[in-house]
Formats: sequence, C-alpha cells, structure tokens
Amino acid sequence: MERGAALAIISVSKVSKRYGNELILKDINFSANEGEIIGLLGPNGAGKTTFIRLLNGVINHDTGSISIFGFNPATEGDEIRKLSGIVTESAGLYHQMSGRENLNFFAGLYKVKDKKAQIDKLLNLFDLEEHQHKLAGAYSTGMKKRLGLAKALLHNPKILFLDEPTNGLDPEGIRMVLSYLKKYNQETGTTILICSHVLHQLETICTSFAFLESGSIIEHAPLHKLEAAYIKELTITIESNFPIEPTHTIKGFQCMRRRGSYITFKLHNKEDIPILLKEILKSYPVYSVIQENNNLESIYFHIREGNNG
Ligand SMILES: Nc1ncnc2c1ncn2[C@@H]1O[C@H](COP(=O)(O)OP(=O)(O)OP(=O)(O)O)[C@@H](O)[C@H]1O
Repeated sequence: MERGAALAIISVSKVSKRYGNELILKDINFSANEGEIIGLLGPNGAGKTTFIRLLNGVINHDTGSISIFGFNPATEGDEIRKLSGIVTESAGLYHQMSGRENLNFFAGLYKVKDKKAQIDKLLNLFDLEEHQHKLAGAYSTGMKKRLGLAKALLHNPKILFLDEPTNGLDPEGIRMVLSYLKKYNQETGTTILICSHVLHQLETICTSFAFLESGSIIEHAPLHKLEAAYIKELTITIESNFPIEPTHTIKGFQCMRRRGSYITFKLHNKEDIPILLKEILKSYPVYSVIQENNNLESIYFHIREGNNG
C-alpha cells in the first residue's frame, strides 16, 4: 500500500466501526489523492457501504480518525456534504415529485447557482429530458439511478461517493454512466470512490483498487502494481492454425489446451508473448491473442485466496 500522503484529500487512519457487538470495520487505513477514481471492492457484507457512510458523515466511526479535505465527518459532516456527492442504492429521491422537481428541490437545498442551466445540463447528460415531468416513483430502476447521479452532481462536488452506481442499468446505460463519470473526472479533477461488484466495469475507469474483506482493507494499489504482485504466470490463448497439441512445446512454452484453432499457452511473463508470437508467425498467421488471467477478476480471487489462507 505505497500511496502518497502529500495530496491525500481522503485520509483514514485506524478506523473501526461496530454495530452492536459486531465489529464491522477493523483498523482501516486508507487514502485517496485528488483526481483519483478508486474502486472499492469486496464481497457482500464486507463493509463497503458502511465505509462510504462513515466518510460522508452519515454515521460515526468508533475509533481512529478520518479527514476529508481536512474536515472530520463525525463533527463536520455538513462541510463534507457541501463538497461531496453521494449515490446510494435508494438515491434519496422523492417519488411523489417529478424528476425535474427533485433536481429543483435539491438544487435549492444545495444553493446551486444558475439552477435552471445546471438542471438542464444534467437532464440532458443523463438522457432524462424526455422523462423530466414524470413522477420519479414511476421511473424505471435505470432512470432512478441516472436521476440519482444527476442529483449528486448538482453542486459540482469535489468528491463523489458511488455505491453500486450501475446496478439496474442496461448495457447502454452502464456504458453511458461510466464514460460520463470518467469524462467528469478528467474535466473537473473530482475524486471518485466507487463500490461495485461488477469488476470488469471498474477495470477501465479506476486508477486504483481497494479490496475490503471482512472489515479490513487488505490491498490498495493501481492495476499494474496488482498485476505485478499477483499474476505470476500468464495464460494466453492464440487463434491460429499452428500445428501443436497439448503438452507439446514451442520455444520452451507448453501448449496447455487446444480447442479448434484456439491454442492456450502458459507463459512466465509478458516478455514471453512476443517471443512466442514471433515463432508462430514464422510459418502461420495469428488472428487474435487474448490474455486470460490478468483481469481484475483474476487478481481479486488471488488476493482473496491469499488473505483467506
Ligand atoms: N444499520 C446497521 N445495523 C446493524 N448492522 C448493520 C447495519 N448496516 C450494516 N450492517 C452490517 O454491517 C455489515 C457490512 O454491511 P455493508 O452494507 O457495509 O456491506 P457491503 O460490503 O456494502 O455489502 P453489499 O455488497 O452486500 O452491499 C453487514 O454484516 C451488515 O449486516
């Protein structure tokens, strides 16, 4: 966990939280720098939502310290909420108001300048113009999610806390929301902490990943560092008519599996890939190459296995 403290805008030190007798978060250390998009990963019940609620000052921690832009969420939650946006499962919308009325109401609460222009922009961005006068209670899950995001962005927050922001969205909705979040982050430098179970969605937008397991953060690093630390062998599948059968080798690389023209090899590291390809390409074309075990999901399971013994 070598993460710089100099620009940290979220700084969490030895934080614990109990519900009754149950210790939900244990001695959490965590930091986030300005402009980062951090994926917070962990199985059901690991404590992700609890962690986000602590950071946002919705509930208080029992021990340790938390600083968000220098504010303590336990005592200065209002200051933090002025600077942050949060999207949770429920999104906190008023179902008896229309989409537009919801945004109008919260924009008033957050004292948003130039309310109308901001609301128009967000309704347009999240493709809700057509539905703006319908009651939010009659929105589909995906529309509620998008309205919740628009609400969270009304006051141009410096930090966004997102708990499963793509739940209930269709593939197009997921792509739209993730690409908008990335764009918003690049344009504004907003720090984003995002919980999700759908690891492949996070892979493309996060700058680092924190793994929460049974109330502890067991790893936090950028993807390339996680790859270097946890992926000790590469599995690649090549599409080619190259004649080789399982257990046979080429240049010392063993063929593990062959399914039609898809041939799978185990390699030691990335540098082996061009060596293998060069050898095959001497006599046969290669139509595709897929590296199978370097994705976030594989890394996630390596980390969990390591932690569970
Ligand atoms: N208000 C509460 N009172 C008592 N226990 C709670 C409360 N909120 C959460 N918990 C417990 O805290 C633990 C962590 O819950 P939390 O919702 O933070 O996990 P999570 O990682 O977000 O899970 P999921 O992925 O299922 O949303 C669970 O055991 C849960 O039952």
